[in-house]
Amino acid sequence: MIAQEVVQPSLGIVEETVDVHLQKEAYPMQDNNQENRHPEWEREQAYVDRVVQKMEAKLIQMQADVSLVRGEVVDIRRHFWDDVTVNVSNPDDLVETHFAIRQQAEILAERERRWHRAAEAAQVLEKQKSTPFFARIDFREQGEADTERVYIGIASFRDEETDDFLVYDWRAPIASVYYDHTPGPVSFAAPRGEIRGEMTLKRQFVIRGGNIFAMFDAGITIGDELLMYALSGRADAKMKNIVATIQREQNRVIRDDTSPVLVVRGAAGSGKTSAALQRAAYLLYKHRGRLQASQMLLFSPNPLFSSYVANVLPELGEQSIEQTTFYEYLARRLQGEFVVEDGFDQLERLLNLEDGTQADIQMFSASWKASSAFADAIHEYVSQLAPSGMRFLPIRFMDRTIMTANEVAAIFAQTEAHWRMPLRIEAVQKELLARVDAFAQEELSAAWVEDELELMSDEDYQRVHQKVEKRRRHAKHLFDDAQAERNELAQLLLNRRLKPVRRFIQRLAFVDVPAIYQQWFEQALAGNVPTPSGVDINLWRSVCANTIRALEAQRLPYEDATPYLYMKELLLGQAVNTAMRHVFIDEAQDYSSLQLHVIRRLFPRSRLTLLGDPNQAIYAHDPGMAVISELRHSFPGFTSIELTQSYRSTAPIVRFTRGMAREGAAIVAFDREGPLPLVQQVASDGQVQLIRTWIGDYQSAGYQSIAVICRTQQETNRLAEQLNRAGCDVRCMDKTTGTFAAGVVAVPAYLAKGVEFDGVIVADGSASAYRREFERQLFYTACTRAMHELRIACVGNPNRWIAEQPADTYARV
Ligand SMILES: Nc1ncnc2c1ncn2[C@@H]1O[C@H](COP(=O)(O)OP(=O)(O)OP(=O)(O)O)[C@@H](O)[C@H]1O
Repeated sequence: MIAQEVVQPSLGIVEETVDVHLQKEAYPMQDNNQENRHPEWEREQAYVDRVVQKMEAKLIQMQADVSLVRGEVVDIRRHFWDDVTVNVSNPDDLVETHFAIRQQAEILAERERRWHRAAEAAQVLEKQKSTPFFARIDFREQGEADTERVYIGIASFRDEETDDFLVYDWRAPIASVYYDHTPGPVSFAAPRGEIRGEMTLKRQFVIRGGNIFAMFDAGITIGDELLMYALSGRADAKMKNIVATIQREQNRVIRDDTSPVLVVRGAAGSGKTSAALQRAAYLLYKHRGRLQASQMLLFSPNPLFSSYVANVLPELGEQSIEQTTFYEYLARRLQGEFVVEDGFDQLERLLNLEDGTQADIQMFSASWKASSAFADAIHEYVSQLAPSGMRFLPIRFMDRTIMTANEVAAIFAQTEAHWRMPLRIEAVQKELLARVDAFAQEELSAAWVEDELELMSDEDYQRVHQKVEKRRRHAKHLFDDAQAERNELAQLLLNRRLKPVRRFIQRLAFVDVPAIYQQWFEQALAGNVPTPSGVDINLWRSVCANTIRALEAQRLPYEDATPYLYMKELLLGQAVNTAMRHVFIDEAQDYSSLQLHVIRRLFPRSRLTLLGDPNQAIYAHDPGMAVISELRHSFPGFTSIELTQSYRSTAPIVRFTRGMAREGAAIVAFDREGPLPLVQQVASDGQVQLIRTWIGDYQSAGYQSIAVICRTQQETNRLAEQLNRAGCDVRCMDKTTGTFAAGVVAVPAYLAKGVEFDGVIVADGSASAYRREFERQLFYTACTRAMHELRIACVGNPNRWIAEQPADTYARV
């Protein structure tokens, strides 16, 4: 399958704009001087030309297919009703009409899907035409005489005349040789088993607009030039794919296809999110036909991040996978029961607390309620709840109580005590529904029913009349039509009126879960629950009293939402999603162990990929990921991969920030130089001016995305307003901001999670702003968002995590 070397004339493809400045910096040896060029440049360019020409031809064909299918879609839409005979005069015709419409709608949907698929495939090829491939390896299989030349790109491309692969998909088995090895003896896993051989050449290309800009041979150039090129570029409003430069450890993450739980711990900027997305693309490719994008779910930290990463998969020719946030899940499950605080409001609340008793109470509450000790306490509580501790609500119907709470409790008390709680509740539910049915029978002749029958519509009468008519035709005995119609009508009316009651019972809303949760805190306040060891009794009582107050006001603080949901599921049964096959949790360090446990239970048939960095844990509780890692023995096939190389930031930024991270010495900086981080002390009334100047410096340096990162949303709003008043054009971001844009943004550190900027300015990194341990991680997160340059303004003395850094890792003014 060696690609043929037919030289074709260039097709004069439109050139993309390329950052020439960067180009020269990155490749001083690759200017227009022919002598400096790689000796095989011409030959490779001829191959590019040939592939591009074939791609152009294919594109013409694909575009014709797209218009053909599009035409069919338009045609079906236009003549949709021509092929459907609509007849609703009797029930049989109605059913027939329904099926005819459904059939027509299915044909349309299928054609639309084909159209979208064809259009997407054409788009990918259009894009690939500009960069048909990014690498070449020459591989000789053991025992074979021929060396195969393998070009690797974002998708496979085949010569339809010869059936040869002109380009291999980066996910093809042989492509892993490129990612995992240097030239020499190599092996890779193929469907037919392990294949051994020798890689005689590993070549990388920078191709834009169908023209080779640079090419390097591993072993001849030092280091990874293509990676340097990729990392020297500017930050983007959308995350880029990294398929041309995936590193070996990242490739392990991407191609792991066996672990039920894969935990990836990695430094800031080590490519965890990138690896996760390329992994999704890899799995979709490998299991094509069996795995759909809709069976994969990514938990992301916030909507901003979701939009930031949304492009990666479509760029690789794959459908986007589902995305959600844990809060979205919580809010959906607890809808209608409470006003649920979100994680960002919790953070804002905690960050704005002055040191003192209130801060101690709220911080303890947030961290303790996320602990496994509290989860265990809830488990124990639920298992010992029955029967006296259960709380029920009465069943009410139109201002009347059909069953009192005590009557419901009495039904519960009759259920089998040794059954699991959800089974007992289900038994109560069945009994309640039966009693509602009986109640409905009794009510048939009630006076209010008689009154309301008068008010029923003509359609209702018509419906009932037809039903009775039909029944009479089949009846073998005499039939009192008038009486039958009246009964039918009354039944219809009662069913309508009782619908909310039945739904209440079906939703198991008769179990007063909020009261049961609250009861735990009431018992704790009364001293009937052991105070957590080492905790001051007054602080403990305040936590309990505050929780009771919030619940009474129907507010659920964020720290209570997961334990509450957990308890609710222990009582009422677990919601499960068995359709999902892969769940990715990015920023996994921000989840408590209970939250991770809840997700695990929710997706029992799914593999889990957890990606996180304990040093960026921004919540006031311990990162649950650490606990999961400790549980490796209880997960057969559990795999843990550590990524230590940081790619996002320049080496000086990494050298400065890694000292702030626990075990940060292990973080390896990629050898990309840049200015030293700058720390400048400033008077409080001088900060706005200083930041304004810095923004100007960054803009002059050509940075397109600049972030001013603050500790809280309050500070962000204030500073953005001051900067705008001072003449800077600053966009203020908050938790509702859904998209990224180039330019200058002001953003609280906790919302800057997972994203990056060319230049970062941290506003007020002083000791009075960042004091507590969990703020260290917030500060580290803020600083590590910078790709090329980092500056920190301090209103007062720099915080201790700056002060602890070696003096030569930053410049101080
Ligand atoms: N192999 C690679 N080739 C090119 N760029 C890479 C590679 N790995 C990572 N990067 C780049 O490094 C930056 C950081 O990557 P990513 O956001 O995936 O890291 P992360 O570990 O999720 O970061 P954080 O935890 O700080 O949010 C991105 O710009 C990404 O494109």
